Formats: sequence, C-alpha cells, structure tokens
Amino acid sequence: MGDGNNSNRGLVSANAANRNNNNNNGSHHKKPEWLQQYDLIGKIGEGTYGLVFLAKIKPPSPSRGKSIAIKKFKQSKDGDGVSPTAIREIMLLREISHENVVKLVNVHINHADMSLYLAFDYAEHDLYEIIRHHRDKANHPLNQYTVKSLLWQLLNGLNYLHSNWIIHRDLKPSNILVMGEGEEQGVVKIADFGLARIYQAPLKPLFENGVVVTIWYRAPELLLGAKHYTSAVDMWAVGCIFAELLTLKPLFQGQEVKGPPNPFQLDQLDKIFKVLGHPTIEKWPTLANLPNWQQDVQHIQGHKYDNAGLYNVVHLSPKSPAYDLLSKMLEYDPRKRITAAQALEHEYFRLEPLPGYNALVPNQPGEKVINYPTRPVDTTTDFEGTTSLQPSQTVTSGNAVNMQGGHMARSVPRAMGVGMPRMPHQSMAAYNLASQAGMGMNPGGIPMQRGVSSQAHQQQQVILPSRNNKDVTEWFQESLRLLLG
Ligand SMILES: Nc1ncnc2c1ncn2[C@@H]1O[C@H](COP(=O)(O)OP(=O)(O)OP(=O)(O)O)[C@@H](O)[C@H]1O
Repeated sequence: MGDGNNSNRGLVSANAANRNNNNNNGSHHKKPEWLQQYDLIGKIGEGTYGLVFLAKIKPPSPSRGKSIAIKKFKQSKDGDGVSPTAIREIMLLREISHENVVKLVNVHINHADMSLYLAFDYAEHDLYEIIRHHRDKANHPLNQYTVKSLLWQLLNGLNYLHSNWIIHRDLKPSNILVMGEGEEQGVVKIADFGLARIYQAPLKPLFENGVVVTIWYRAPELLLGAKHYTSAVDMWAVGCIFAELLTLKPLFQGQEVKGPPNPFQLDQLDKIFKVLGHPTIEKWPTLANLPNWQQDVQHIQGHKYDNAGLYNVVHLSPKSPAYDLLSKMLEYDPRKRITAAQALEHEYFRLEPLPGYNALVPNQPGEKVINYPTRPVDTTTDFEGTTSLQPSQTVTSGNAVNMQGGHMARSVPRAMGVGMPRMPHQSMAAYNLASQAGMGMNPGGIPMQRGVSSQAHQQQQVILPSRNNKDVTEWFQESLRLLLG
C-alpha cells in the first residue's frame, strides 16, 4: 500500500523551505544544524515532559518524506540541561525494538542549551482519538475484529516490554498509537516511556517522584499506597482500556484529588468498588498490608458496596470469553492478575473473528470504511515553543491543518484502506513464540532478557546502588557529547 502523502511532498517541502528562510532572515535564532534534515510541520501535542512536533525527513535521505514525531523535552527545574527523566527514557528506548512499540529513530541535542529532542516514527492515530471518533462522531461501537486486534497487539507489545523488565506505568488510550496509511497501517505502537523504569532501578513511590499520572487507569494497589510496582499495574490499565474499547466510555472515571500528588484517590477507589465490589482479605490476602487500607478504615473498609456487576457495565455475557479475559485483567490481587503472556494465550483470541495485523480494516466485506480524523497540527508553533511560523501558509500534507485565523481546523479525513491481509491466528502464535524465545537482537546488539512474564508478575525487589540524578545527568551529557559530536 502506497504512502498517501506522496503527491503532497513537493509542496510541503517548498512551504517548509520558505518558512525556514523566513525565520533565518528574521530575528529568530539560527536553526540547529541537525534540524536541517527535517521539514518541521508544526506542533501536534504537549505532555508532561514537553512538546511533540510533526516533521518530515528531507532529501537526500532514502527515507525522504517520511513523517517523524519529534519530542522536545523541557529543561529540568534546576536548568542543568538534559533532565533525568529524559535520560531514563532515552537509555531505555535505545534498547527497545518491537513492532508494537514506537520506534526511536534519532536522538538530537541542542548544544546551546543542552535541550534534548527524540525523533520517533510518526503514528497518525491513537486510541483516545479512535474511541472519541466512535463515541462523538460515528455513534457506533468499534467492531469486534478491531477491538480484538488492537487488544492483541497491545498485549504483544506489553509482553515484550515486561519480558525485558520494563513496566510502562502510564498506559492510557493517548499513549497507544495506531499507524495510519502505509505498510504498517492499523498496527498498534505503545508510546511514551517517560514514566517507565527498568525493574532493577531504585524505586520510589509515585508521590515521591512528584509524578502525576491519569488516575482512571491506575491499579488499586497503587491507589491503596503500594510502594512497589509490578507489571500487574499495566495489566490493570489494559483491562480498563479493553472495557473502554467495548463501551466507548472510561470504565472508572474518578475525580482526582487536587493538591500535592497523592496516591490515595478515594473517589477513584469508590468508582472501582461500585463496579467490582469491595476487595476482601480472603481474595486478596496482602490487602491488609497496604498503607491506605490500614489508615482509612472509615472510608475504605467501612463502606458497603452493591456490586453493579462488571458484565452489566460492559454489556458482555458473564459466560463469554471476552468477559472472562476482562475479569482476569481486573483481578484485585496483583499476584493473581493475568499476565500479558497468559492473556495472549486466552481463548478469546482463538475464536472468530481472529485478531489481525491491520486492526482498522472493516469487519466484513462491504462494511463501511471508517474515516478516522488525522492529527491536527498547529503550524504556528516551532521548536522554541513560542515563535510564530508563517501563519498564512497552507500546508497540504494529509497530516497538517490549514490555519484559519490562528485556530486549528482538522484536515479532511482520509479513508482507511481496505484489503490489508489479516494475519491468521496460527502465524500470530508462531510470531509470538519466536519473539518470546528471544530470537533477534535489538539494534544496539544487546541481548535482552525474555520469557519472564509467562510466570507471575515480577516484584521489584532488587535495589541496586545508583548514582544520583545529578551524576547521571552529567555522565549522560558527556556520553551524548561524545556520541553526537
Ligand atoms: N510517535 C508519535 N506519533 C504521533 N503522535 C504522537 C507520537 N508520540 C506522541 N504523540 C502524540 O502527542 C501528544 C502528546 O504526547 P505525550 O506523550 O508527550 O503526552 P501525553 O501522553 O498526552 O501526556 P503525558 O506525557 O502527560 O502522559 C499525544 O496526543 C500523543 O498521542
């Protein structure tokens, strides 16, 4: 399948070239040299750690015209250049290579201010936007094939991460990307490893890290004050996302307590207990050891909940394989919660419709093709975050939007292609086995550990001696200088 943006490339390049010339002639800073290899299109998003931009690779690179998402990291608070968060992310990402995990294609550093830019493969869609489109625009649910394929690929990427001792810790629909037109159309890519840590790294509870993550996908053990993460926290999030794919509504939509970061989110727990019932010591023996279970006897232990029944909320028969899998992901006791490897083997994935490679093709021949919207691009913001590009320009990429009085307007949605072959379940299982058996090396040639997640969730117990963040920053900056010249 061809790249639908081919016909627009010349125009995009010309526009971007004009823009660069204009900026260079004007009062703006000189663009860093590494940026010359890209046409910067504009800003596509903003997260906790910085801004995300859309760019295209320029000739003479063999990848010319390819879309890239460049994540610019904010400076750390003490202004000492590349932040520890970025360092962790980059070290991790450089070793990761899997078809369901977003690929880091380049690392750039601005020597002037030591700011860091990571260039990832660009994905046109994410589950947040896909769900929103079905709920607010299309007014119909995702088809069963799409739900199953998205879930299978998400679990496949997660199994790879967990097998390599990586816990994502912030899985949510906007972090689960789906490729648009091209060879990988409809393929899931797990993104945003800003919060991920290698298992052996020293652990800090969420509140000590000062990190605020969306609470809707947060596992109950974390809400009750658990000090250690396990890969089971990601499986809880996958359960919440599975339910959201089925109903188009977040499953547990708690109100976050404002103020300093606080792991104890009573309203979120309340939302969970209302659907799943109250957790009990019989079913979850280590519950009694959790700090917030002990401390908040009145609210947490005292309140009686009428179990609404998960199957009612997600409209599934309690006997269906889909319900069985979902309830195993939403098991209270993290030690009993299903692992990604076990979930991939679940009966749900062996029944028709079988999961496939392109999750976005229609379920049945003749079924309506869904035009998912492309990402809006703010062409007024450049890498400095504030500098105005040419506001009147019209970027006619499939990814960009026309500027209309400074507001963003979505480009015309493109049709999803049909007819991408679906991967038969046997080949997926075979692929999966090969991947679990540790075939292949990551790009850096570093053999990675595999095959641990078919057992129970790993506890983070090994605490290795470590440099402090400042040391790591200095060491890493030095390494980057040597690496990047
Ligand atoms: N590789 C990519 N391709 C296309 N869009 C991306 C890519 N990576 C991130 N995005 C999009 O950019 C936006 C910001 O992403 P980012 O990961 O920085 O923050 P977030 O996930 O929205 O929030 P937070 O960082 O607070 O968890 C999101 O809409 C995300 O879907």
